[in-house]
Amino acid sequence: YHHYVQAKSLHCEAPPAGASAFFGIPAFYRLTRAVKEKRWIDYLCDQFAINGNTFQQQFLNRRLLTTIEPENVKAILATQFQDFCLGTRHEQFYPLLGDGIFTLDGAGWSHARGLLRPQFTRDQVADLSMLDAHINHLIALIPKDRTSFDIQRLFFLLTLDSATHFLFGESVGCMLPPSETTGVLEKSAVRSAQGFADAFTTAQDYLAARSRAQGLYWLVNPKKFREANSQVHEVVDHYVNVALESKRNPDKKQDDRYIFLQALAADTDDPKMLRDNMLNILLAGRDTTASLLSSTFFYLSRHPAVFTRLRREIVEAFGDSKTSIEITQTKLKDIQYLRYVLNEVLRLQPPVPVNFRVATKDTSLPVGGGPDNRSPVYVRKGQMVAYNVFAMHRRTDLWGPDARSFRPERWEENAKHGWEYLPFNGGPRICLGREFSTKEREKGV
Ligand code: HEM
Repeated sequence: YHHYVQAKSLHCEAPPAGASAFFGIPAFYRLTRAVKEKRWIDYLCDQFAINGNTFQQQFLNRRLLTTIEPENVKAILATQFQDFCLGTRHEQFYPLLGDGIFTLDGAGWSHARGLLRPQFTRDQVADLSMLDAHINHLIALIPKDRTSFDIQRLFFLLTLDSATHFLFGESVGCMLPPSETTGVLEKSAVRSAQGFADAFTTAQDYLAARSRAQGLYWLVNPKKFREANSQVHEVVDHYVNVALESKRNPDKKQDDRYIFLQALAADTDDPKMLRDNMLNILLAGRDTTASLLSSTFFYLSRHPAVFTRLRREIVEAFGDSKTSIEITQTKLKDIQYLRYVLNEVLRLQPPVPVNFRVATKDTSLPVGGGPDNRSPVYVRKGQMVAYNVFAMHRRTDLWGPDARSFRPERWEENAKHGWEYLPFNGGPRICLGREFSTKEREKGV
């Protein structure tokens, strides 16, 4: 009755109902099967075709509201930011990520964001030369005899090498032959750079499984997951100790180049805070960038006209392998077509396709209820609200009849987009690495 009265006073009407039979157990089973068959994103998109742009369903022990309405997404992430939190993300991700920017809410998150933000606005972040060696290692791994190879695997190695270089001041070197990698890893439980990459991937796979299990996340805690977490921690702790040591003995510091972790250690002596935030950034930045690079090459290989135009514009700006001109941030920004291509890839394959928040109080979202789906919908405290950026980016009413086609030229015709385009999230929790990742992928291309 309390919720009925609240909903009335907020002028809310019921949204369409999605599959909720038997406490949503069949719906959970169907999603799990789609995950196994690697078609879960299509499965989720089909649900919008069946139920509409905003719908509610019972999903295991949760009432779940799902939306692809830009107005609702804007409310969740910005205008009603205080009404929503990350829910159980902290508990689900804690074993690997601890208390960091990506897992915290409230005062803890504000503190972490305040601590990390200045590092992303520094000039050093614009230093593209750091990427040179890693790109060369990647090119060396590409077979030259025209045999086929998996470029996505190489991009995941590239982004691990470049992210660890940027964060720790030393790359783990997973693209190098084992004899050339850092001695640190040989002495650790992971034994090698590839071992570190594998442990990090295993730990992340379990985080995804815990996230899907929602409130029952604690059931997903096998020995393999616990071992992977401690292997990753051991390596990161080594770099944290080096940073704290060099803070205590500044005279022994070997060079003056900028290192993210050392700059952060200037503001805190807490080793756990440093480890947690380093891992939070590694997780936030590594897969997303590798995903974007992989998708970009996927589309370029299928759209030769786009590839030819893009290559021409890049060669005009920077020369080819014989006449190379230094690649700078400012010159990169001038290549408009490169931006259109990347925007279009991020539209069709956003690296974070689905996300959710949980209501911190009884509240409402602007649209989705009533017969025309234009009335506000009521959201109870504790209720989960999922938003699907992948499906929103493919809505024909927002993007035109060719919404599912790869056509970078659409950005030439209309470069301005609001909340219907959200690869980096929006509002106070907008991606901190947006600038950094843009440069990395441009350099990669
Ligand atoms: C194409 C590349 C990238 C994409 C598409 C992307 C996308 C996103 C998205 C959607 C979020 C919001 C997650 C949420 O709130 O639930 C996010 C947050 C974040 N991203 Fe990125 N990201 C990218 C690259 C990076 C890189 C390279 C870094 C760091 C070097 C980074 C650091 C972060 C951090 C620290 C957050 C958490 C912000 C906060 O909660 O306050 N990201 N990113």
